[in-house]
Amino acid sequence: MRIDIAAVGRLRGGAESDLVSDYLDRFARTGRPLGLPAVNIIEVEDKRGGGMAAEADLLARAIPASSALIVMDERGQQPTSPEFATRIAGYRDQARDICLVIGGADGLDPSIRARADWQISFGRMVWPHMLVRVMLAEQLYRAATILAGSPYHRV
Ligand SMILES: C[S@@+](CC[C@H](N)C(=O)[O-])C[C@H]1O[C@@H](n2cnc3c(N)ncnc32)[C@H](O)[C@@H]1O
Repeated sequence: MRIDIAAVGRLRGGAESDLVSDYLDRFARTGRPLGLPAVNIIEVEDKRGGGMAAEADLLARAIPASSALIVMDERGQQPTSPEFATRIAGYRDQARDICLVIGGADGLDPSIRARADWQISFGRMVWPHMLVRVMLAEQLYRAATILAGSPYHRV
């Protein structure tokens, strides 16, 4: 199994970058005994001002063809953390690769959203894409702790 986060924009250090690294390190440590691989981050950036269409083109080339496509979008489903964990475990059990996609400031092109196997929302409010990266890294770590039966997720 392979887990990628494909994101528009580059995190060049700073608070969000530190948090993403910390949660993904924790995910790697907790997930390893569960058969979950470390998360690979793929960043794409369009420097020519081509907007969502150009970003969609870059994302389409970066997303591994065989991966289940999980798109982060405020219009998506709102799973609980245990439901998210169960779904991640299901992909692992099917030996299915997954790619979680986060859009840029303008959002994700409809062509990417249309291809998604699952669209996940962190609520109907719009969050900055760098914070969504932090929140997604935390939810992956939380999912690993739920699957491991550790007390981090207390509800
Ligand atoms: C600043 S938002 C873009 C908002 C844009 N107006 C739109 O219509 O998508 C950047 C990215 O962060 C993610 N995002 C923002 N808010 C989100 C939420 N509530 N749930 C899930 N993902 C979110 C999405 O991947 C989005 O493409």
